[in-house]
Amino acid sequence: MAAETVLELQQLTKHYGRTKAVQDLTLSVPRGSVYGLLGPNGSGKTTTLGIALGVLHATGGTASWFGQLPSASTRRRIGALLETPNFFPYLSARQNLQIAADIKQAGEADIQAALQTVGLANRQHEPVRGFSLGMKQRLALASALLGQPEVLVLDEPTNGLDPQGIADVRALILRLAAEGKTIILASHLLDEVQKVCTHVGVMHQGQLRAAGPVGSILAATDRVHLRLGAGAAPEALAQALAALPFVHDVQTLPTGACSLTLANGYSAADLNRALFANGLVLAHLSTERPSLEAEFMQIIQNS
Ligand SMILES: Nc1ncnc2c1ncn2[C@@H]1O[C@H](COP(=O)(O)OP(=O)(O)OP(=O)(O)O)[C@@H](O)[C@H]1O
Repeated sequence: MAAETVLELQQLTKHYGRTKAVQDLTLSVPRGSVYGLLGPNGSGKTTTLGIALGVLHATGGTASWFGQLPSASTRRRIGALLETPNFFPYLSARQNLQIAADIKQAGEADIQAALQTVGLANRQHEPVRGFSLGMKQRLALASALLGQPEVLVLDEPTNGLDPQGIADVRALILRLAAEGKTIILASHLLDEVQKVCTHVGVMHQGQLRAAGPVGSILAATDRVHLRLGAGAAPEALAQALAALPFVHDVQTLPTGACSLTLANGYSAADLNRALFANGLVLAHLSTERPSLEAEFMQIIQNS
């Protein structure tokens, strides 16, 4: 049975005048996943999250949560952090959370649990004005956690943080995910999505270009480079490669050197053995792993 779907976006479209911020976007977020919306600035991530959360109206399409149309009861199950809230600087972390808790009708125990979760319990009585940006972001996460939502929606949760702040927030996201929360986050950082997300939707110019488990979308495939020894006929190599079922995407340079990819489970040694069995001796054989950035650019350019 397919995993339960927490959020389903169907043909979502949002136009701002002539700007098509989001176009015909369909995706579903499985329960328990950390779903990363990945894309460069302006690709439509914030708009998508805003529509999903009901703070923006779609030009077309629908967003449904837990298999239902958005309502007060579905909203209570979602904690969101679209931008860092403006805390009152002279109030303590706890007093700031108390204000948010009053709005959400969350109790004392909830405030304490949220402070514990984000690692601010021992600083809760200090005024927020002395907090680092990273601590303020963790406090913002604590605020989103009030009411114990099943789902957290976070827009660029590590933006502007220093390396320690980034590490803290990422560790916190992983911990919350391990506790069973579904987390949906927007990020322009490939590295971030790779480190914390189980699923990714790649956005570009308002469109979803690829979506699925991170490993299947952003799995860099080794590229194999090879060259025959002097005197060998390049046509023989091309013929031999064409006949090998585990060889894909062969590119030949005018110099006779080739590059290609191998099917899963095959190595450069298998290729070397197969070519040698065809009487072809290589003068050069190397493998290169393209960066995930290259892979990401490829997804964007292919579409
Ligand atoms: N209120 C608005 N009025 C007009 N255009 C808007 C508005 N909000 C967003 N846009 C445009 O919609 C497009 C998508 O913006 P959006 O903020 O959703 O992208 P993003 O991927 O979240 O980027 P960023 O990370 O920079 O916020 C952009 O071209 C942006 O300029």
